[in-house]
Amino acid sequence: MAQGLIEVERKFLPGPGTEERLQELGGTLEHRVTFRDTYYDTPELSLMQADHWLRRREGSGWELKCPGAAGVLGHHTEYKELTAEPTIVAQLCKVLGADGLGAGDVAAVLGPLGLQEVASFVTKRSAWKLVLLGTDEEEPQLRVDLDTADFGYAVGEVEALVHEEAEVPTALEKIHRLSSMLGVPAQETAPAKLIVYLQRFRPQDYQRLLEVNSSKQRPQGTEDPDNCLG
Ligand SMILES: Cc1ncc(C[n+]2csc(CCOP(=O)(O)OP(=O)(O)OP(=O)(O)O)c2C)c(N)n1
Ligand SMILES: [Mg+2]
Repeated sequence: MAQGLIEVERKFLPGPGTEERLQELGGTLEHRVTFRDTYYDTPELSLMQADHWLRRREGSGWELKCPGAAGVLGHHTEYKELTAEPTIVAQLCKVLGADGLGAGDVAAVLGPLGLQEVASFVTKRSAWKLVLLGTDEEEPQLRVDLDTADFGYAVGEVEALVHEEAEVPTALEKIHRLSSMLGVPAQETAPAKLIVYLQRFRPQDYQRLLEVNSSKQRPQGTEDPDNCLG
């Protein structure tokens, strides 16, 4: 994703007919891809507790998701994704309250910042793009990713990338419209792969995140504690 774009997305649980439905709606399969994500954090999960998500993605490099204006809001999330290593290092130092580490490689600051691997899994993804009928723009506005993680969890996401906050409401409207056309129940949310990974394989870390999350205001529609971390 290009630096500085805002990623607005909504996750859902895909069914056996989801790909067929995407084709009926005029969606095109861009590619199928397999990649490994490895997430890093401090032993106390300081980044995740601050809603920052650092990973190395096979084939793409380092990525840091930081909350956008809304962060997690109701059934959707809004994140900025940083991919330039000096920008990632600067943001990590800011969030973790560290000074004087320069602006070099992410790998070089992992040790000094106390960051270590907390999760690693492989995802098989089919990536679709779709132009919603009834909209003027020529550009494909929406992407749908259908993911299956190697630990047996499948999740989909409808996503739009926008340049500024002012574009978010329109993007959201499109996301909700397409979700509904895909048959996603209005109230449905689905947890992120990483959250399900932590729940299954690092239950104490998962519990720690839940506690932090429930002490913050819980967004509308996420009353189920299993869902509140997305
Ligand atoms: C409802 C909700 N959603 C997400 C979060 C935050 N969150 C949890 S794990 C997490 C990091 C992983 O993000 P995700 O979109 O699941 O990754 P993926 O789809 O593999 O990568 P992409 O190719 O889309 O960049 C976030 C931001 C939250 N707290 N609540
Ligand atoms: Mg995503």
